[in-house]
Order: sequence, then structure tokens, then C-alpha cells
Amino acid sequence: MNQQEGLLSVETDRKEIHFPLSFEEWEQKAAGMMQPGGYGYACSGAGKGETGRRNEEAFGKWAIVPRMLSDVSDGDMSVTLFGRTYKTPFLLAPIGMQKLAHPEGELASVKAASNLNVPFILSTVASHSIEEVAAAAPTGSKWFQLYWSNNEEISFSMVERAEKAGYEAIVVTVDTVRTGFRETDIRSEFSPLSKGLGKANYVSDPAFMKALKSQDDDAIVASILENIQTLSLHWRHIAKLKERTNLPILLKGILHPEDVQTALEYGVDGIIVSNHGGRQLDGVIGALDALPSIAEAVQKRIPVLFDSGIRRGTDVVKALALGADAVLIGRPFLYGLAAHGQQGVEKVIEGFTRETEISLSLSGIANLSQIGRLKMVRA
Ligand SMILES: Cc1cc2nc3c(=O)[nH]c(=O)nc-3n(C[C@H](O)[C@H](O)[C@H](O)COP(=O)(O)O)c2cc1C
Ligand SMILES: O=C(O)C(=O)c1ccccc1
Repeated sequence: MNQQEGLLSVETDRKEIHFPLSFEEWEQKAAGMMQPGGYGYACSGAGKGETGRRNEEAFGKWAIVPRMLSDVSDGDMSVTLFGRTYKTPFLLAPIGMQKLAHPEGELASVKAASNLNVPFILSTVASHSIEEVAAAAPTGSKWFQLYWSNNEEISFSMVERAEKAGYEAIVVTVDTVRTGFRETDIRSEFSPLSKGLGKANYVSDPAFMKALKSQDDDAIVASILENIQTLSLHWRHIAKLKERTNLPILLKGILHPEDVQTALEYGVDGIIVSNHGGRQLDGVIGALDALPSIAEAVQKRIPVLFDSGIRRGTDVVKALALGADAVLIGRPFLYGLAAHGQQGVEKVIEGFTRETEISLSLSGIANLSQIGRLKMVRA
């Protein structure tokens, strides 16, 4: 037995399960569980992987200057987003086609998120539909991530379904007007959408089915591929969406402070600083390096969330100290799902919770409202 694995173990029916602890261990375990094409799709990035590496390296270039003698006995890391309070500053990032990782797909991860009071963001290209995911975790907080469809009636229809099913926010991903140049997938000829793994929200959508010319599998896949790439995506689409829903709208993939100004003018309710985990445009700024100027532009008027490179609790503290209100956990939970299903996702969230709590105490921060006391310097 690996000594570190032993630190996080539970007994079930006298059979002990040993869970990985660090991100690297989860990733290694997931690699052994997933099909090579699927794992390659999940772990790799666009181009030569420059941005993917930069995302993780960015954390090492910032150092925390902790505060002492601060009485951190009343530790509280709760956060309030759009009127709902969560005990931890985490969300699960929208990750498409989770059946690639585990047969229970999104149903396992939404249950884990719901059990631990973490909002779950369902992808447009999920393996389970908006309604199935809502039924699996009726009381958990759920948000819906929208890939704008070329046929916008489909977008509005999905948003309406999400609203009806009790989802609490719409996340419009703006960095994916087309898929990035992903060499790993080109080489392995891996296309999960073509396999039909991301069709659940489409085939259950009346507007999509109405527009479909033929109902055979190839036509469905072709129509999804056609709809998902909206090169014309523009602020005017956000204005239209605003007219169609009362739910808060967040933009995921903002990196430039001037886009924040425009977002505020369009009445956007939240920003997610992200470069899609280095999967879209290679060569872009590390997400953490973009965060301070975005937070500066937002001036606390709307929530700023963050993802891309969060691997452990100290990363969470750094992102919060640099201006994020909460962070999205991406690949770490996907690997938890691949390795141990729902329980794996729970273990990953618990690991983040534990390390973040310890790190905040040792930084001299009892309550997240005091995070501004923490100085960050270039390491
Ligand atoms: C396999 C995979 C699928 C993803 N699918 C989506 C998606 O459907 N919609 C979306 O907005 N982002 C998607 N993302 C991006 C994540 O939401 C998030 O931005 C990214 O994983 C953050 O990087 P990290 O996981 O390296 O921390 C996906 C990421 C991965 C790894
Ligand atoms: O793979 C991804 O990162 C992703 O977001 C995506 C984009 C288009 C289709 C399927 C998934």
C-alpha cells in the first residue's frame, strides 16, 4: 500500500478502499481506469500545451504573506452567491460527457456535489439531460452551462428547461466559438461528440428535434456539431439571453479587463476567469495571472469566479487572495469520478475542503471576508 493513500481510507464491509490523496495520484488512477482516447481527451490541452502548463506554474509564481496572532478559532469559509450560501468556496466546473470517466457520469458527480453543498454546473454537452440531473439531486444547487447554438431557439429552449428544472444560474461559455486545436485528439482520432456521448440535452430538446431533418444517429451528431460552433457569438446574443431569462448570467472564459467593462454594460451577473484549462487557445495568459486585473476591473460589483489550474487547497487560497470569490474545480473532480465514481468526487471535494481550511487558518484568515488582509507577492 502506498503510505499516502492510506491517509484517506474508509472501511466498507470489512473491505478497505484506499483513495488517492494528491492531484497527481488521482490523475494516475484515472489514467488507469479510462480508455486511452478518453483520458487523452481529458488531460491534454490545445497546441503544444503551453497554456495548460502555464496555468499550473502560475501558482508557484505567487507567494502568500501570512498574518499571525489573528485568532482563527472561528474558521468559516462560507460564501454567498446569488442569494445562496455555501459552506465552501467551491463549485464543480462544467465538464462535458462525464460518461467518458464513469458509467454513472453526471448523475454521480451531481449527487456528490449535492451531498457536500457544492453547486454543480451541468454542461450543454452532458451525457445526462438537464431533467435527469435535476432528478438525481433535487435539493442540490445546480447551474446550467450554455454552449450557444447556431439555431438560437435551441439555446433559449435549453435555458427555459433549466429554469423549469430548478437550475439557479446560466453560465455562457464564451471561449469556445469553435473547438481548440487539440493534437492529442487529432492523433488518436478521438471525438466524443461523434460517439454520441454529449447528446443528452439535444435529443431531449423539442427545438433541436423539430429542426432535425433526419432522426438517424449520424444526422443527430452532425446537427450537434453544426450547432455547437457559433463563430458569430457576440454581445448581442447576451443581450437577447438577458431578455429571455431571469436567472443570473455568468460569462465563462473572460481574460481581458475591457471585456469586463462590456459585460457590466450588458448587465452580466458574474464573471468566470478561465482559459478552459488550456484546451482552447494555446499561448494565452495563465488564468491566475489574468485574475488580479479582472478583479480590479470588477470592483466587487458582481461575483468573480475562477478556474484553470486549481489542483489543491493552497491554490484555492491564492486565487481567493488575488480576487476570486469562489473557484471551480475541474479536472481533479473528473479524475475522482473516473477513479471511484460518486465517492471519488466526494473524496476530492473533501480533500480540497480540508487543505483549504488548514491553509486559511495558517494564513491568519478566519473568515473569507478578511481575505483582503492577505498579501500576495511574486515569488
Ligand atoms: C474533459 C473536459 C471537458 C470540458 N467540457 C467543458 C464543457 O462542456 N463546457 C465548459 O464550459 N467547459 C468545459 N471544460 C472546461 C472546464 O469547465 C474548466 O474550465 C477547466 O477544466 C479548468 O481547467 P482545470 O481542469 O485544468 O483546472 C472541460 C474541461 C475538461 C477537462
Ligand atoms: O472539450 C472541451 O473542453 C469542451 O468544452 C467541449 C467543446 C465542444 C464539444 C465538447 C466539449
